[in-house]
Amino acid sequence: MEAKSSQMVGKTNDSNKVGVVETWLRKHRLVFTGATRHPFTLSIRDGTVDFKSFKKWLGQDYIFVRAFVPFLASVLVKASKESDDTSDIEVILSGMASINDEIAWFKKEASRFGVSLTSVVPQKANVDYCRFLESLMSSEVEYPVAMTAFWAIEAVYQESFAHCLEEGSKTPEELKETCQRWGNEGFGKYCQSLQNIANRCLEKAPDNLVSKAEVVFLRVVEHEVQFWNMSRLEA
Ligand SMILES: Cc1ncc(CO)c(N)n1
Repeated sequence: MEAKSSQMVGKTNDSNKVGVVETWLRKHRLVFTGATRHPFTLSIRDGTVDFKSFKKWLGQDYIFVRAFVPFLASVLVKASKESDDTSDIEVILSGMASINDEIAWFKKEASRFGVSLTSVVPQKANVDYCRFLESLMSSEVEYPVAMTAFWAIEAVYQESFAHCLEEGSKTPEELKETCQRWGNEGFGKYCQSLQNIANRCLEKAPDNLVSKAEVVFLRVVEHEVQFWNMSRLEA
């Protein structure tokens, strides 16, 4: 049993249909967990979160989400040119629709928590992350690579916030809506669709592109950790 499972790790696209993304998640499990079980979201889950930290995250994330819109648009353009499956466009479009909702939600939530979105100054980690997004918008970045980033960005939030809603979590009532936004079942299915698209594209991609996408995945995870770190008040 032991030998068999370790054998499987080395295989990518075998008959068990283990996707490329799953092999990365196994290989980089600890790194990924660093982003999805970060002290900030764990503090939401255990109810010890400082609301000042939450407000700081809220203001910064609004800026990030606005920068995420043109990135999504760039993925949509790549899909329309490079994808062999028309349903990709529909999944990306549903992501754009949810971002539209998200922007309205940020405004509502910010006013509820007394955060002025117009006066938020983007912190270094945010600027760096937005710059990284911008680099991925270039037409020279291939669709499978951009799709990998898109999936990873959404997956970190989905896993982080779903954990705050699991049985036994002590998430404060005021923050449950935030956790629901990314931790709900529908968002989970959407992330799974993104992962399926990424897997399909990567299966057909040459090795050098797969390696490039793996590096992009790791960079997303690093940026996400830095982003959560911003919620620290001394930062
Ligand atoms: C930093 C960051 N990563 C991912 C998401 C998910 O959309 C978000 N809103 N913000």
